[in-house]
Amino acid sequence: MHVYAIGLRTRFRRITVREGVLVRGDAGWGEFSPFWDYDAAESAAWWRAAREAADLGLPAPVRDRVPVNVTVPAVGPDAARRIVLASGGCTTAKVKVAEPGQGAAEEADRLAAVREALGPSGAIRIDANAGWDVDTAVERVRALDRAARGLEYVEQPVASVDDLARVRRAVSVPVAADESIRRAEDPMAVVRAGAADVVVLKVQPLGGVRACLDLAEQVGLPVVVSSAIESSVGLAAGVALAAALPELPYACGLATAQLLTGDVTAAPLLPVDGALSVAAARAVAPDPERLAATAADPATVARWTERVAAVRAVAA
Ligand SMILES: O=C(O)CCC(=O)C1=CC=C[C@@H](O)[C@@H]1C(=O)O
Ligand SMILES: [Mg+2]
Repeated sequence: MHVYAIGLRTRFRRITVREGVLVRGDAGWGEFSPFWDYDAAESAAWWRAAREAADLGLPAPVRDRVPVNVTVPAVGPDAARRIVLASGGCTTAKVKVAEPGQGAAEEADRLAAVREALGPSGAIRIDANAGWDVDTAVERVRALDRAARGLEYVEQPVASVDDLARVRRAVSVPVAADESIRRAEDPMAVVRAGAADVVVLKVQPLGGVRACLDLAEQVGLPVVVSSAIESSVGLAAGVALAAALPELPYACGLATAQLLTGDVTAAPLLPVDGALSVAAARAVAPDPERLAATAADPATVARWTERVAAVRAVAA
């Protein structure tokens, strides 16, 4: 077991350092990196995902490349433009909105800058991480749709499934469900309520690639596979899911290696011509030099060792 700590280029989800554990099994490497706001019970799914990759390996692909979006954190317009232009050819951008302390004008400026950098044919989606109430969401989605000159969809504008359905009825922009799937007791509630046009699936919080393939089949809506801001080992499992889905109509949120200042491999999973190579993902393996360079300090290692023990106790 290896504990890594890697800096983020920009604060994301209120964190500046990403930490996690890599485990090795007969089939390869797996990643366990729940954010610290996931308790032991919630983290059990993340552990199953790590063990799946390490012990069973990942299912066979049906495609050889996975188109990805560039992820634009809640930064100013100049930084947003730079991030899009340095994205490795991504023609879809996902822009964070509803950042505490920021207002409508900052969001509109960010969206306008992203549109300028992407050009008229690019696709722009926004993610509010449940940061709005229904009225604010309806107002902001309409305004940002104008600022962006067209939004592909809005991800998790509000927290509850009922509110998501309300927003979906009120705006013409399609709605994607993320937290309502990944942190829900019953992911099918979104479908029953007609609350989303698209679902975002993340391998670790949903318990592995096979669990996500089953869920995708049950849900029956278009799927966007997204990362949990992982090292390339975790990203590789996301690519395996995206590569195994029968249909993949949207770009996936798996270009997040570019948000980190380092990686556990000398060949990080970065987009070329706006897509990740499935063969490259299947070949990801940490190398000793990068493992040493990203190794967490002893106190962090101790915290993760304790956490893994607690999660294994729950998972058993
Ligand atoms: O989808 C992407 O472009 C990147 C991944 C991403 O945005 C996220 C990863 C992990 C935690 C989340 O706060 C965030 C999300 O909400 O989708
Ligand atoms: Mg999201």
